[in-house]
Amino acid sequence: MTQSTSSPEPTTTGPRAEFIRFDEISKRFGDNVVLDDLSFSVGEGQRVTLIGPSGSGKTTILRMLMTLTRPDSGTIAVGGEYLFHEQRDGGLVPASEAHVRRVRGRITMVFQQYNLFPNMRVLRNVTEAPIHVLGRSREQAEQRGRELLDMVGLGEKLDSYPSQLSGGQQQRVAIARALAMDPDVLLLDEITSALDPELAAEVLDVLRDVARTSDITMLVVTHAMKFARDVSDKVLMFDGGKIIEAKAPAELFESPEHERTRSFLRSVIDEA
Ligand SMILES: Nc1ncnc2c1ncn2[C@@H]1O[C@H](COP(=O)(O)OP(=O)(O)OP(=O)(O)O)[C@@H](O)[C@H]1O
Repeated sequence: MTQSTSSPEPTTTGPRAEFIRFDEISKRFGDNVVLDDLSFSVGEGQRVTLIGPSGSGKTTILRMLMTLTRPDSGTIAVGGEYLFHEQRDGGLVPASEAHVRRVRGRITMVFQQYNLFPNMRVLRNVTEAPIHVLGRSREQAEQRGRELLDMVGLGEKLDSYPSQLSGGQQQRVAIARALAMDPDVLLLDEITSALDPELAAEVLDVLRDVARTSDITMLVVTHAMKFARDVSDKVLMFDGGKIIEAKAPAELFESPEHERTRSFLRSVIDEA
């Protein structure tokens, strides 16, 4: 990422009820306007599901929190600290590199394609980053790694290589690996889309447990509507660069306001 010498210092932006804030965020790729002056917030510990048709910008939102994609304009803050900040003259500057690294260190993401290290055994996949990024001792990291792998039902697979596991098992390792970083924010991007329904259900059950037993703030992009209904505090419906509905799941699923939401919900085949 390009850094600016005029980066703002960490700034308090409001109460924890707005733990994550997107303010007037716009993003286009060429002529394709993906996000159009979009604002929303997520409270600390809230579980928020992003739904909407393909290409409506859901992944782009998660990638912005990972600082993998930069907005064209607007402000993003996490825990009262800026990731991107729009100055009064309209120029967008990221906060200082050290600041961004600190905020980013509180966020982890699980992707559709697991992205495990193929040449490392399961336990090492989970302990590698805590040791090398967080500076944990090998003993500490392995103890926590074992606990997490037990939690995701893979306590017997510590010495396996990823290729020896099913897709659902690999995704559960990826979840354990993300949790091993002790994140404040967990981002999940269509993590069951590549799995058969039975394996997807196992992964979603693990996430239900995570949601029930932790206070991690979660942003979830999924087409698994039953799961969204079970775990979400709020569902955001994306369409045409905007959030067209933002409601508690029961309300959104039972009485969607917009025809676009109704037709989207009709088009989704539920997984689990
Ligand atoms: N690096 C890029 N370069 C050009 N276009 C991009 C890039 N990244 C995303 N896009 C486009 O931005 C739009 C939004 O993509 P995004 O992945 O955020 O949508 P989505 O809602 O997550 O869709 P899906 O459900 O299909 O994953 C799409 O039209 C996509 O092709």
